[in-house]
Amino acid sequence: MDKRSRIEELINILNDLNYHYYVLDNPKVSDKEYDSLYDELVQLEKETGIILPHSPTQRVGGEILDKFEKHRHLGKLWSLDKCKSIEELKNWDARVRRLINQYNNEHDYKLPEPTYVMEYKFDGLTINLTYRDGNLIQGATRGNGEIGEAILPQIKTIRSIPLKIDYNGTIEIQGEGLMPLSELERYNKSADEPLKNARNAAAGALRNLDPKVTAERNLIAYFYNVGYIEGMSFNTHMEMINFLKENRLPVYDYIREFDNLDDLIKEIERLDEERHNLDVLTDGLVIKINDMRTREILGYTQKFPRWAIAYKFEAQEVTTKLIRVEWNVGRTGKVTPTAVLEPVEIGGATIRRATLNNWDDIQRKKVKVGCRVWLRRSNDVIPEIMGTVEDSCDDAEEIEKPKHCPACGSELVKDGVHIFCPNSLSCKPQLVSRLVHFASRDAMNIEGFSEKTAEQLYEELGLTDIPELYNIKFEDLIKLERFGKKKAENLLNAIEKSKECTLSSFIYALGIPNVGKKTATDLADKFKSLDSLMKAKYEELITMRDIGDTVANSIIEFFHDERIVKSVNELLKAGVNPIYEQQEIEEETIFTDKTVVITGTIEGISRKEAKEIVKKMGGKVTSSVSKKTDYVVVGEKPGSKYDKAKELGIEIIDGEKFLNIINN
Ligand SMILES: NC(=O)c1ccc[n+]([C@@H]2O[C@H](COP(=O)([O-])OP(=O)(O)OC[C@H]3O[C@@H](n4cnc5c(N)ncnc54)[C@H](O)[C@@H]3O)[C@@H](O)[C@H]2O)c1
Ligand SMILES: [Zn+2]
Repeated sequence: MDKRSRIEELINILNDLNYHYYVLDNPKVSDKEYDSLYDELVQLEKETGIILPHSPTQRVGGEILDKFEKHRHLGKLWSLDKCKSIEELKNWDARVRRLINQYNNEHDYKLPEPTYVMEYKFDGLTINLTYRDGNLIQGATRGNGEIGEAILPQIKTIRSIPLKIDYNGTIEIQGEGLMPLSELERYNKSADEPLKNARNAAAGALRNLDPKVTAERNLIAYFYNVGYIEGMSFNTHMEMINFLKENRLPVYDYIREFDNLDDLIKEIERLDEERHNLDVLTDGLVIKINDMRTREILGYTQKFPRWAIAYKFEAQEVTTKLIRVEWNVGRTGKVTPTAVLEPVEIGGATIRRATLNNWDDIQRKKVKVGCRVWLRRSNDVIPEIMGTVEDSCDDAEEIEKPKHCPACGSELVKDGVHIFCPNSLSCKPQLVSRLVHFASRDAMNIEGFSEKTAEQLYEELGLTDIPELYNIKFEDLIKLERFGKKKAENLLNAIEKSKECTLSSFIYALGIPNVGKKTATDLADKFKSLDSLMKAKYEELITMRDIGDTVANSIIEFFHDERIVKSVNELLKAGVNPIYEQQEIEEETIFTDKTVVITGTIEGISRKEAKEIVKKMGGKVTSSVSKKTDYVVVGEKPGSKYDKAKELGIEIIDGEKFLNIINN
């Protein structure tokens, strides 16, 4: 294909993708796929000089929906140039400096040496607010940058947006409407139609004709620009941001000024980590020239300002094909689906498998074998399938709900949303993982006991339950492959040694569903003997601090299972002797189990130290103020977190009081 035809083809493809993304709020491909086609087009246009009028490189955003009134923006809204590497960022900087030098050589007025500001690039829907005489009179989408859709009633559902501000002149303020990730998760737990991603969830909510739908999504917004202002001007970006704060517009807490690019580059690395702790979706950072006069001189291309650039993070969301579903049996007999995927890269890792929580989840997300699916990966979390790509399931096959255990063939039983293999005695994966868990370091700490060992014991020695571990003979072990004299002796010694264990390790080793190490320790502290724990009543359990209904019921059910009681008794008979050891009980402090935000500077102590101290005192330190925050520690020059705390009525601890607390 010649280059011109390819250009035309790319334009058609991209315009169709834009329509699905901007108009329908339901993208057909991931941003990564879109960006690579877009970049190809940019490259070809550069090489050939052919720029067709309907090229997406020549305009901002997409079409406007007729169902809304139109709003002509007083100041244009722009797209952003983007870069994906430090090298590209440096190229942008070099270009900016060249233009500044050129200007300075030709004019008496000299532009200052550039300083930069850096902000997060939140991924939601761009919104533009119009205030006149201090009143919010309009709110609109970006649309094509010049004309947007008027969505004031929808925008008014965002409670942090002030309906009245102090400034009286006509002004337009630009920002991003967002659905917090925690909100998305909460919504998806019970929704018939789960939302696939936070960006489209926010865009879809704001561009819904019914503001009640918008309100249900509990959106938030952050503002970062004055697009038009009557009777006033700003010298720098920071001045403008402070103006927004003074007028009580929600501005995200993190904005930083840099006087050289090297420091800024160091900070990028930190933020690329930090963003995973945020409750909103970010797709990068925005780097802007601080000085407004310089911005005017640098100006704009057709599509974006030359004085700003987006540094894009590695994508967290991609699409790929679902090849098949595997059902696996866990320690408790729970049979869960795992999706086997066409390998795909997200955030620098190649992903081949993802969880699909349970069969109900598969139904709700309408996932079938052969569909393209949306895959999302957040830091440290197993990638999750969010839903299917529209129109990709035509030839797809329904996922069958298994009736029989994939390992032992037993008929499966349903309990709540999960399905279980009831054959806890001789279903291999169940027994193997129970044994491995029982022997693990935090449990009975049987050294040298691997999964392979567990499989051999099951397959070659016919082990059917954990207590039989304690009857294994040297003659049996020595017969096994990989077992020499030394290894057999070591394992037997380790098994023998495990008989002397702490009560908390033993409780943990039993593998009660929903009881982890921490709960096991709490249970040991409360009941002090295995016998009393086994007789525990629901009422006693539920009054414990970190035990809720699910955990309490799990414990009760566990010890009501006759087979389990028999098995525990056999362990005791075999000589296992769990002893309660008094834990060193940490002293309660004002911060114990509380969520704390620290803002501003506190004299004589760094932010980092303050955080460490709060953590040592049992508190959890987070970076943004929400309804879940218990205390906000406020030092000198606090930012918008302070306002937010006051707004939400959260208890505030000033610097002096904080120092008093930690010094006593
Ligand atoms: N998947 C798809 O089918 C598809 C289709 C079209 C576009 N897209 C995605 O959208 C991108 C281009 O879209 P665009 O032009 O809407 O956005 P952009 O990436 O060019 O960025 C401009 C937008 O960033 C937002 N923004 C967030 N924080 C900001 C800050 N601090 N300062 C300034 N702006 C800030 C603003 O709302 C602004 O409108 C593409 O790179 C692609 O990833 C995807
Ligand atoms: Zn089974």
